[in-house]
Amino acid sequence: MNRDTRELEAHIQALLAEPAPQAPPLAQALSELWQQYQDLLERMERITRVSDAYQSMARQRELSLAERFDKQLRQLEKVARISDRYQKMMRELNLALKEAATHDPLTALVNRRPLLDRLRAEMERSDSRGHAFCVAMLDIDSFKPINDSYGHDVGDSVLVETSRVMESEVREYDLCGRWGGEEFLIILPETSLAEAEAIIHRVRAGIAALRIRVGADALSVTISAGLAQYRTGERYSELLNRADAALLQAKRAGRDRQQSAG
Ligand SMILES: Nc1nc2c(ncn2[C@@H]2O[C@H](COP(=O)(O)OP(=O)(O)OP(=O)(O)O)[C@@H](O)[C@H]2O)c(=O)[nH]1
Repeated sequence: MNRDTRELEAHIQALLAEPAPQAPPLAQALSELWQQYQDLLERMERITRVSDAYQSMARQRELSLAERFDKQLRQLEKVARISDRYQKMMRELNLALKEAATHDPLTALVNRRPLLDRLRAEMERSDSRGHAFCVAMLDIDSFKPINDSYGHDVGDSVLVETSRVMESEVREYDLCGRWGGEEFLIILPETSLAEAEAIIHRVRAGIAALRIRVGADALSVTISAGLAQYRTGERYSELLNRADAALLQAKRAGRDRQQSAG
């Protein structure tokens, strides 16, 4: 039965070529050929099925790889978004911390730290270039009675309004800060004592003109100030002590005035 197909075909051709073909041998050969074609067909169908299954498996694999890749990409994007938000939050937190460390929360003026940094910088600049520069210590007069009569909140408003005027009356390159309580320090770079006296006079006049409304009343305050010009080589504490001593003199002389250190 298992004759080679070519051999079988040749045999059939030979049988057909005979003038009177013998029916039984031809039928036998044709049946064998038919069986071989059937086997071949079945094998080919099997191969096709296997190939289809393999292709479908490969497609599935590609699909699941693409899906996994997409999922990981989405997860990465999510992580990147969270990290961006976290970094933004940290930046904002840092700014808030820096603001809190360098500014007075009530008046928004700088506090002692930046004032001292600037003072040291101006002292160095003055030592190396020989510029004159001055500081002024200012203190609201009789502030305690304001707190006692009108309450702490009104006292706070007085501090806020006073600092606002102070800032608006000094020059752009002067630095005005809250030294503590109702005391303020103004640093006046590249300024002679005579120039500083005129500026502080203007600041005090601005504050004296201020009217702070408390119900039906209009509150006004005055300022005493002590000024000192930097002496080459002195320590910042000496400079501040001289300004403070001048302020004390102004207070003792009756307040609402300014005094320059000799
Ligand atoms: N409302 C308020 N009061 C403050 C603040 N810081 C300090 N004070 C008050 O400021 C007052 C300062 O009083 P004193 O040092 O006796 O000075 P003063 O009454 O202004 O008298 P002179 O300075 O001598 O003119 C105190 O009552 C403090 O409680 C603040 O942030 N807000």
